[in-house]
Amino acid sequence: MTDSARSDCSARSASSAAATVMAHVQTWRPYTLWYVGFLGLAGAALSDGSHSGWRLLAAWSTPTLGWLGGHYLSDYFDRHLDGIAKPHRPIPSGRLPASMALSCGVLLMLAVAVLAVLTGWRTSLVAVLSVAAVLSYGLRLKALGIAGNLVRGALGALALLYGAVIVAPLGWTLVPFLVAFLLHDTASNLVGTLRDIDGDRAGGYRTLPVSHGSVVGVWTAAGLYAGAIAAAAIGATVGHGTTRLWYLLCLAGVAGVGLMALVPLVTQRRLLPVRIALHAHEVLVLERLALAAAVIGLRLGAVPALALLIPALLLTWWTQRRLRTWYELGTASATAPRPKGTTYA
Ligand SMILES: CC(C)=CCC/C(C)=C/CC/C(C)=C/COP(=O)(O)OP(=O)(O)O
Repeated sequence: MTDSARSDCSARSASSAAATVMAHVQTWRPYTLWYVGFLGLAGAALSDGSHSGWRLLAAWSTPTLGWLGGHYLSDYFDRHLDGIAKPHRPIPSGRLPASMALSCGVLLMLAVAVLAVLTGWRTSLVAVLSVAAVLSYGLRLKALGIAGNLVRGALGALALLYGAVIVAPLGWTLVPFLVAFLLHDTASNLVGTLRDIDGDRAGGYRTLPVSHGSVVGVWTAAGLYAGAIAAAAIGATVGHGTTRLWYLLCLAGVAGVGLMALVPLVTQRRLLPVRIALHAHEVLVLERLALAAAVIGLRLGAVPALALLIPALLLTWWTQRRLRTWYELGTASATAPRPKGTTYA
């Protein structure tokens, strides 16, 4: 082999290795990755017990591994739908073999199982429920309207519960927060389906907006969101003094940002442009980090909560800008209006 053929060959293998790494990073969705670990930490913070470093590490890392595994499996289950609606994604574009996505998903779920067993029977039980929820969401319920949104919402509550039971057995103080994150994540997941109406319909998915229209989808998401904020406000009763003040101020800010996401959806609910729906979800992805950090701060103080929140917000904002629009919409213009005369009401 000549020198130039050899250098061509090594340049090609370096670029194919970079493409493989990129395909994995895209599958991880770095812009939504941090939230679930925050939920585990929030659960741990809410429990009365020892907040030792290793417990907090386990409360953060196990749900995060479950989240990564859930996305590999979800993309594996969705590979045929994505082949129609999002052919640029790693599996349908051939950059990530489907068998590799399945293996990574299974391995990450095994890692969740090992960590859960090591931390006790309560965490094992929550992990079993979580894996069952990920599988039922990805295999069936995601395509079946509000049931899928509710299971995704339940996964948020399970991540909180997982962190809580690492520290101590269940306490009643957790209840308003479980309800808040169940409703919140159901709402944000439903907003996610508002940006995918055409693709979901083409793939035969009967999401709530596909079956009942965007107007019903928008109002249902807004109602669930209002319920989430109300439940989170009730949760303020578990705090005291300055941490309660921190929490209530954060919650007011979170609700304001939530309104910024939802108002454009409400005003344009009949002829909902894809870009507006995607933007609403992008805002909620930032907002939910602040909601989880508010809960962490309610029990552990504002300083650790801000030390986690600020880098996570910056990373989320940056990765959303760099990766998200392309990942969700491909090369199609994100600003394209719906075809003339099409409404989803
Ligand atoms: C051990 C333990 C508690 C694990 C739980 C991990 C967890 C919450 C996994 C969910 C993964 C998943 C497929 C999310 C889909 O969200 P999406 O991409 O549809 O978007 P969304 O975030 O807006 O709903």
